[in-house]
Amino acid sequence: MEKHTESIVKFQNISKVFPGVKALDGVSFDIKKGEIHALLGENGAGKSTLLNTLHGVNNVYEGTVEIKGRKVSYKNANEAIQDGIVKIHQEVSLIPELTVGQNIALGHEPRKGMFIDYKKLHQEANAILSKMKCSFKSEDIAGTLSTGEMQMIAIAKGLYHNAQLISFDEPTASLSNQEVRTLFSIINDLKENGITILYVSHRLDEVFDICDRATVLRDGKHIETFNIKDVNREQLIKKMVGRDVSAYAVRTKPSPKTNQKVLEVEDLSVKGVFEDVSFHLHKGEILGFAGLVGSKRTDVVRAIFGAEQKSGGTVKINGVTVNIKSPKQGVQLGIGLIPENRKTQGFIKYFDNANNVGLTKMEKFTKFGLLNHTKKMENCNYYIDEINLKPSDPHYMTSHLSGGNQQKVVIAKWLSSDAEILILDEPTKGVDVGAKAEIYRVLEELLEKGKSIIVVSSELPEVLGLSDRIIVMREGRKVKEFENHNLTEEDILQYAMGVNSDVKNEGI
Ligand SMILES: Nc1ncnc2c1ncn2[C@@H]1O[C@H](COP(=O)(O)OP(=O)(O)OP(=O)(O)O)[C@@H](O)[C@H]1O
Repeated sequence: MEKHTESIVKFQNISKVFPGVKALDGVSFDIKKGEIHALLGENGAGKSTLLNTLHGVNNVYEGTVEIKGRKVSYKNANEAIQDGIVKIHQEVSLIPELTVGQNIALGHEPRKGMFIDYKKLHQEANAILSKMKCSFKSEDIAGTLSTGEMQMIAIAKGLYHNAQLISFDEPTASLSNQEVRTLFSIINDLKENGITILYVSHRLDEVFDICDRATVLRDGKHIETFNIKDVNREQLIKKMVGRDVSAYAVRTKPSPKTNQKVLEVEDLSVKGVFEDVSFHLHKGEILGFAGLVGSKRTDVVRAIFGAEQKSGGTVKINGVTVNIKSPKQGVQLGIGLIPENRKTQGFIKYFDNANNVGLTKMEKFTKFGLLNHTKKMENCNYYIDEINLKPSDPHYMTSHLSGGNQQKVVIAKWLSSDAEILILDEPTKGVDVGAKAEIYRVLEELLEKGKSIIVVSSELPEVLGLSDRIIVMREGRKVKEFENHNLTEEDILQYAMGVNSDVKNEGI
């Protein structure tokens, strides 16, 4: 039989309604056996809801799902796994104290009489790990491995259950470049072995690198399913967003950068994490922080904000030395930190959008102990428009929004604050191309209003496109500071990877 002609999954007329939102609206398309199929769309387009439908997490929906020609209605994820339909979660949850093999076989261990047959368990797990060319062994303790390696365990677990289709939801978000390369080579091997891959990502380069076909969803509707090689980047984005959007970070206005130093950091250290980091931030500029995963960029900005305790060095705000010991003090001194991990650090689960967006301003909205609701709503509505939140309802619970829209709420919360210095850690991680462009425009507006911004980002085109100056970190040290004139990704990578260094004794 010709490759890629037989369907493994057939979605027919799938609809799913949440209160006030039609998350999926009559979606029909096929996934072919042995292909790498991308599922694309803006934040809130319905991608996760469709994955949940396939994997038995969402079991109340209209329409039918067929697996290998048989209509299925899984009651839970386990039933899907028994059928070889496996999802690799963004945050892989393993039991860190157990061995890799125990995690892989968990709940399905081979037995010898009453007892678990550990010899067989490790043999079987090691056979899968070596097929995947993993450098760790079944006998290793899972908790000692890196994020990328943990993802490998999750894949191995899928293969242990004879996976025939594996879904990935933004799998590269927390991986180093090397880990991404390893993951792609494993995904390609899986495909060679006839395993089907469903791949959700906002990183379009990856989609062009590894996917065969793609399906675009927009507002819960199926827009098109096509061969990746038949479209270019601009065409793909237009299908996703429904309009022309620049996929690249670009400044559209001249920089309002001044010579006034709003933040001066000298020899800042957090013992055992990073050492002697010095830099300053001018009023009206964007200062970019680049570096590979593990370069400790996030720790530096957290220490400035008071979320990590410094062990040495000084921080000055507008020329005055400050000793920030807690995020609360950081906020009081005019710093806002939009964290990378927005789900756990960014918003209050039981609040709606209006309350979450207004969090940093509640004191301002309150007079004599009474909250001014009109002001709170005006504030929220302004930012909902500005960041194009979907659904654009201030009373919608933030925890019910799609992942990307939750991030927009957290960003809006800080944009609406009075912070003079805004620090954004991976501001567009998990955010779709349309929303990225909107966030970049908001940043420019903030500069015009006299704010100063630090952007920490793993996406080099983003750091290069946005920053006036760029600091490169490597292994807990600042290794280079660039004026951003005609810089290339290679210039930055040379320092980030340690090919070049302005610091002699680097690494701590
Ligand atoms: N549990 C829920 N309760 C209410 N609404 C929900 C729930 N889950 C999803 N939705 C809504 O369904 C729509 C589709 O969300 P979904 O998470 O499927 O989007 P997505 O394409 O995966 O987005 P992202 O790229 O941001 O992860 C959104 O409008 C979202 O707010």
